[in-house]
Amino acid sequence: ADYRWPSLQYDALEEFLYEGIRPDGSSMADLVRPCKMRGGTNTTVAAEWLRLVYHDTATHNISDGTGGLDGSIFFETHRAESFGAGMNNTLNDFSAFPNKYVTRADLIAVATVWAVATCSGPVIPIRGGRVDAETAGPFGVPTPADSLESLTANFAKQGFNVTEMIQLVACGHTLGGVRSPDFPTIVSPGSNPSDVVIALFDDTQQFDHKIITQYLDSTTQDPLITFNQTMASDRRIFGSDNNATMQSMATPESFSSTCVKIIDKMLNTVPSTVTLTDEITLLPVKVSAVQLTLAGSQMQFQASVRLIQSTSTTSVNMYWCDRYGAAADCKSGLKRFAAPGGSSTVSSPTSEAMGVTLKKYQFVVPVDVSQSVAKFWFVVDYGNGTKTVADNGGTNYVVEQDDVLWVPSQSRAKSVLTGSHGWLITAAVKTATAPKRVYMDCFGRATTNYIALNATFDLALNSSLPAVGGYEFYTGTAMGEFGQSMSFELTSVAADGKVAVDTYRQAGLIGVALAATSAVNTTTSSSVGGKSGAWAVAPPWGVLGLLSVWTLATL
Ligand code: HEM
Repeated sequence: ADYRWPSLQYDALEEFLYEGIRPDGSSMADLVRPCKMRGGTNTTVAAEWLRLVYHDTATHNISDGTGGLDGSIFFETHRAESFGAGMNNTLNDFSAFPNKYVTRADLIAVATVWAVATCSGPVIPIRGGRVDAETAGPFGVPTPADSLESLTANFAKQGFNVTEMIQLVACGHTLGGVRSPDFPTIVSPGSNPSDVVIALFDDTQQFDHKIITQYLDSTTQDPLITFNQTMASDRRIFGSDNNATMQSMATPESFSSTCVKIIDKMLNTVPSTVTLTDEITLLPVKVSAVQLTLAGSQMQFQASVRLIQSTSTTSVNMYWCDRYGAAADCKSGLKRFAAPGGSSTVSSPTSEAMGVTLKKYQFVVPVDVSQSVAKFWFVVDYGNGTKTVADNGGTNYVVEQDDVLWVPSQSRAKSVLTGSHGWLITAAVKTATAPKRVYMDCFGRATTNYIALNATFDLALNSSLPAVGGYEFYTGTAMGEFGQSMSFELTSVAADGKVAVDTYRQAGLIGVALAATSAVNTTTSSSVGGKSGAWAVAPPWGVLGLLSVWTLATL
């Protein structure tokens, strides 16, 4: 409820959940939507993803608080209880997307929410903060040959009673099916042994209640009911309370609401040492990709703002205060502003299922080094007479410092240069601070061995890049397989010991084309925001002020 930018973990989780992309534009959401079939099979990518999340969760032990949704599945797909091409396809889908603030375990949870939503299912709420295991966990995923007693005891160990066991299996087995190469004693291979035969659990690929109604009216084709009675775990589970739970889920509405609750519970089944975040809800105004930098011979400021489109005529301008000089912090009432240089629509299965259209506006503006930028905000015009100021709840979006600045245009993926892994990173540091050390703390989670990589590297003065406007350039190499979603913090320590940090920079932004540079205008109007000082008290619009995260000032 108290969101303020920047909230790094929340920002990253929210961006991933609702936009589904990495900074370099690769989309994990596109791998699964629209309820996409897995190439060469008659099952969906969504089904493969949904099976994987359960196999990660199923090792939870409610009595000692160990196991659960912790990404340990990445180390377990060679096990008989978790094998199958679908599992390895899924790990391939996921491996390049986790980042510092979206762990592999959180990513599995987001993927589950998308898998359900993109196959016409409901929107499942989600929290973040899951912590990644770095080794395999205990064995114990239930298998089709287990007796009802063993299945019931296993689900009880995971924290699910009999009713919940029936609900969870039914909500899982509405997607996908059983494959001949994985379970030849359940599904016979075709005449050509290399053909993969997949016997679907129900006759649709949608996340729907057919798994229930076809079971109740005895038209079910679920191979774990009909094919091999030793391996008929769904038959044993679904019938274990005389069909009471199955009957209670027989309408689209009851199926949907039951699955929301039980999948939410599965996603929150985490080791007891983990504290989950608040639910990740859609921010009405989302600021991202903020970077003060040097480009060519001048200072440049970049920022993006994402808005929920409520009218087709929405337009937005970015405003800012200088950092230095006569108009520092807008003291003289002078604000600068610019229109966006580009915009794009972003979406994920979650935002699509919510029916919202999200548009991201990108600003790239030249800045005089002697003025720099202190803080910025946005004025949104919905084109229907309503204008609002989006100013981070009255505090504005503050640019913390300009002593050390990342320079993406002078940074490269190291493979481009030498064929080896890593990133070449350049920073601009104010010459007047006479830095005694410039270094970067790098973090990568999208590594090939699934172990997060954390390392510090020094940057050295790069005399091949001529000084610009009182800044000198420092370059260093992050050596190691940090992966596409490497992030880093740049620190410079001045001669007097003062420390400046350019926080949470994402290497994936290197080489990404920026929007066109916009013309800069000035105004002294008092009706465009940018008042000095923060709101001392909560804004007066009650519930709206609590729900939203920005100041809604109708002008
Ligand atoms: C008693 C517990 C369970 C047993 C014995 C079981 C067994 C199986 C088996 C044998 C398959 C076929 C896999 C293959 O051929 O590669 C399968 C597929 C699947 N399972 Fe389960 N399952 C159980 C619980 C769950 C739960 C709780 C969920 C999710 C909430 C789930 C989701 C899925 C999905 C979506 C598929 C289809 C995968 C695809 O089409 O690629 N299962 N299950």
